[in-house]
Amino acid sequence: MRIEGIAGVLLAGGLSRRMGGGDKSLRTLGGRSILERIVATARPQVGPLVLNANGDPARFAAFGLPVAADVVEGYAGPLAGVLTGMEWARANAPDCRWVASFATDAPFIPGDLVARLAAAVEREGADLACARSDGQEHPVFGLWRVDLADDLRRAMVEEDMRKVDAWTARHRLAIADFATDPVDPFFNTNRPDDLAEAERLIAAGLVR
Ligand SMILES: Nc1nc2c(ncn2[C@@H]2O[C@H](COP(=O)(O)OP(=O)(O)OP(=O)(O)O)[C@@H](O)[C@H]2O)c(=O)[nH]1
Repeated sequence: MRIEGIAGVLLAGGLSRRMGGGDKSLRTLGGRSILERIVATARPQVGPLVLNANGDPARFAAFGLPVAADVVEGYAGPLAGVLTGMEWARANAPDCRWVASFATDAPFIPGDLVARLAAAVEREGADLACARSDGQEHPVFGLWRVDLADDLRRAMVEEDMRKVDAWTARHRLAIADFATDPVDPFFNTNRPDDLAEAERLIAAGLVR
């Protein structure tokens, strides 16, 4: 699978309640925002890249990325962001048959994430792939077929589907396993304590 055939969607549409509100992706970590870190790692891995966020897009202007609000209303969770990415790719990146999703609260994601998701899909002839570390699946870091957008929209609108797992359970899912030594690359910052832990990992030289 060629990189030009894969669009990317950065999921930043959540409410960050556990972080105390605002955008947790814009919190500073080691001198730059978490989102800046993720854009730097994600950017080279995909073709066209869109930021999925709700509310005033001006707060993300510095990134110079297109911003797409959730296409289903009511903060329907990360699955709404995946659907938004699929529909954005279909409208704006017609050469992309796949879209890779990145949650924007994991500052240390792997540089070979998309390549390994794509390899897993090809190896297993799957409809989608997601990352796994330490036995735990991370469907917010996934690779999704754009041509399933209408099916996903139907499931969200008509069946009120909200859980990413409910969608992955319906399809042939391939898994890409990632090592957690010295740090789980999908370590995510949900709470202020997680941010403090991430600062500690950087200060200890375990991650950059
Ligand atoms: N597009 C979109 N993305 C979401 C939504 N809810 C969560 N996300 C994203 O999914 C990823 C994981 O989010 P969570 O930590 O589960 O949710 P959150 O709303 O950001 O945080 P909490 O309110 O503390 O649960 C993050 O990148 C969020 O921005 C949503 O309703 N729409």
